[in-house]
Amino acid sequence: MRPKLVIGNWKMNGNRADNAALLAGIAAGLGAHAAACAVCVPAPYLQQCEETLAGSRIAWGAQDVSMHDCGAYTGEVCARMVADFGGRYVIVGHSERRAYHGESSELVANKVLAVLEQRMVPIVCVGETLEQREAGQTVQVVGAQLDAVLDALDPQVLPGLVLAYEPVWAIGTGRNATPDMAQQVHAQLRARLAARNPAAAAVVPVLYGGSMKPDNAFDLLAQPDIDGGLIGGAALKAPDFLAIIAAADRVTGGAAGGPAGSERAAQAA
Ligand SMILES: O=C[C@H](O)COP(=O)(O)O
Repeated sequence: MRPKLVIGNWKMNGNRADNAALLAGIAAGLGAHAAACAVCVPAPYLQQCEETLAGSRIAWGAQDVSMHDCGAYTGEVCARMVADFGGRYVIVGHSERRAYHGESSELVANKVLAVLEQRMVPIVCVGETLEQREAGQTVQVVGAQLDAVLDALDPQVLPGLVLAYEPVWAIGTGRNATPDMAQQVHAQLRARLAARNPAAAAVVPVLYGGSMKPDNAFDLLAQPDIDGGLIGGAALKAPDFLAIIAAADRVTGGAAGGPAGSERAAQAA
């Protein structure tokens, strides 16, 4: 069983005072928990994360980056800036970016390249809408979203990815995919990855996101291809986030979590 990874996506929430309380609550409750964890925060709070979390077991990162390196792109944040504040992870291709900002799979692929260039870990999000699921198009939709990224990458770098399956209809709705439904999609994503690089498929964490909460986390995380969670609403309350981490620990029996594949490789080198 792969180590579990639990990542909070704060989305556009927070302020300095609330963040401080939330991070302190997570740090205080983390104790001996073994699953790896991280928070992906709004860019203005990356510095607060670096100041608060450096040296802790909680990693941090961003929710999006520009596909461009730094330069004349007003309003954008480049991967180099996230790295400058010690960010380890960047969420890329979240469905809210795809839906509200018109991000294509090709743009997502270029953002993944930008994140890897800075030696950070992209969390590549894929997921189908309710309409697509009901039309029986789930495999085709998430497969095409993933392939657009895989097509842009040298297979050698694939161990450095994290994937996240986030059915759009489950995000923020309180209606999670059942463990069986999620497991099926996760297995398909892993098989697609294996077709490009079997070694990567063995180590890349495939996270589930979409109304993961303390009361459903264990059953989801117990699935063989669900390696963790990308948590929205429940990541904004320390007790809920910690309860999901604890559920991950119960699944693994407390086996230590760790960094994504590329980082393991770098550390071993
Ligand atoms: O990135 C996180 C997902 O969008 C899940 O959000 P949620 O846990 O609030 O449903």
